[in-house]
Amino acid sequence: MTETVIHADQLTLRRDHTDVLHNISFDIPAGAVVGLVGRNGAGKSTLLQCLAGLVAPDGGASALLGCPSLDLSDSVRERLGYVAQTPDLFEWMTVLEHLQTIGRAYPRWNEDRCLTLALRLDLPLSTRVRDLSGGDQQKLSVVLALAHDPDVMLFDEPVASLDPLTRREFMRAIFTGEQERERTVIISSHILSDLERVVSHVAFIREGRLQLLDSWDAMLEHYRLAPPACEAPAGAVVWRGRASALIDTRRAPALADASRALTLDELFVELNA
Ligand SMILES: Nc1ncnc2c1ncn2[C@@H]1O[C@H](COP(=O)(O)OP(=O)(O)OP(=O)(O)O)[C@@H](O)[C@H]1O
Repeated sequence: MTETVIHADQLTLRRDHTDVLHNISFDIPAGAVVGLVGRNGAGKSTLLQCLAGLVAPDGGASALLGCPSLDLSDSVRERLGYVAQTPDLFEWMTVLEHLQTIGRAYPRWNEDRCLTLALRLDLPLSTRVRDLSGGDQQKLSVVLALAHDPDVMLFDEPVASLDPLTRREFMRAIFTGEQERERTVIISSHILSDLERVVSHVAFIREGRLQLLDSWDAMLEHYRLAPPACEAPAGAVVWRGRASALIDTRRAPALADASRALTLDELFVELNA
């Protein structure tokens, strides 16, 4: 049986009388790379913060590597890489000083890997952090999260402020390590094309609710848009929009031919219509 590495059980979080997260449950197996997709304000950052143990939910619980998120052991922390949407960095240090300072806190820190990554992403090592561009600060936070070779990675829109060439290099840097470790990753993004070729699964979130979590291949092969007049069996409807229903044809094989296949972009639009 595949080990569950990231577990969420009915995670619920309320702010200002509104559910920012609503009953979110899933099990992410070892080695899965999950793209977490949703519109602005859907709850992606909050979900990742709950999983990393940085925010306490109002209901439910989560765990990383079998350890409760709110009580992560040192050994699990050492195996976790988290990149926040807004990096929290030591602005007065140079990039190199910053890397060395954080490196001293991690037994598994790999100096060579760290410097190789920094050079690969064109990070200026002798520049003070406060003088870096927003994109370079984001790159630094990514190198900081990767240099101890984590087994679990939670990345909150790590490529949002990177230019397209750097985004591609960054994705390669994350997903093609020199050692083939089995990493379990959740990476949030608005940009589906950034996730293409690197994720094994996609999770769609809307208004704090998990709409769909399945493998990339299943998304493309099995999720179809049912025609308006079509009577889909209730168990096959995964999302009902204003004018259409999204169905899982594994639960309604008879509709496989009558319904239309969707690209991931179309799926995103349907789920957010
Ligand atoms: N501390 C807070 N107090 C009140 N509302 C909050 C708080 N934190 C988050 N929210 C609200 O929760 C919702 C989800 O926010 P979150 O940052 O998790 O979304 P997101 O999907 O990461 O968005 P984006 O793509 O814009 O980064 C938003 O409506 C936000 O305004």
